[in-house]
Formats: sequence, structure tokens, C-alpha cells
Amino acid sequence: MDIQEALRHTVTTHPVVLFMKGSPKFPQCGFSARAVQILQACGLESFTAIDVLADPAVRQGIKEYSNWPTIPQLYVSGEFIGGSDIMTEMYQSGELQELIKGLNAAE
Ligand SMILES: N[C@@H](CCC(=O)N[C@@H](CS)C(=O)NCC(=O)O)C(=O)O
Ligand code: FES
Repeated sequence: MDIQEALRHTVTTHPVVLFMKGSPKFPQCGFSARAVQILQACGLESFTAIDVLADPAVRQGIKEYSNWPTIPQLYVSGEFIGGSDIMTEMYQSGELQELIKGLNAAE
């Protein structure tokens, strides 16, 4: 499986995936820390977090997968949602909470 296929598999087999720097407990960058805080504020008990600092191929590959140049990157139901700025906007408008509520309801 090449890296693009592996990434597709990851985002399509887990409902919420955050590609970030560091871990939810120990984020290594303020943007990633904000992304984690927002997901937690949405009431999400757990999500799949992938530390791009652990693997340069994932760090580069996910940028190509989404055609988006930065980390963090949020995927919900296999779809690329955005980085921390977009997450902040969607949280402020209530859109992100709705998206996540929809997931819980579907489970
Ligand atoms: N405004 C961006 C902030 C994220 C950002 O600028 N990330 C940079 C610094 S952490 C990045 O990923 N650079 C490429 C890299 O480090 O591989 C967002 O909305 O997520
Ligand atoms: S690691 Fe420097 S801004 Fe994210």
C-alpha cells in the first residue's frame, strides 16, 4: 500500500481523524493544541490523532492528499474539513458541533 492509499484508509475507517504535531496530551505546536481544544469543546470523547512529527512521509503525504499545505488537518467521515483557522470559524458558527453531533447520532 503506498502512502496515499494508507492515508485514504486511515481517514475513511475512523470517524474523526486529526493530523497534528505531537499528541492530544502533549501538542508540539499552538495550532495543533487549538485543534485538540476545539474537538474537546465539541464534546468529542475520543478521536484518532496522528502525530506527523513521528513520520516525515505522513507529514508530506497528508499535504498532498488534501492539497493543503499545513498541519493540523481535520477529517470527518473521510472528508477533509480544514486546519485550525477553519475549525475555529466552524466552532464559532456552531457548524462543527453540528457535524460531530451528526456522527454521534449515526453510531
Ligand atoms: N493557519 C493555519 C496554521 C497551521 C500552520 O501554519 N501550520 C504550519 C506550522 S505548524 C505547518 O504545518 N507548516 C508545514 C509543516 O510544518 O510541515 C491553520 O489554519 O491551520
Ligand atoms: S511548529 Fe511552529 S508554528 Fe507549528
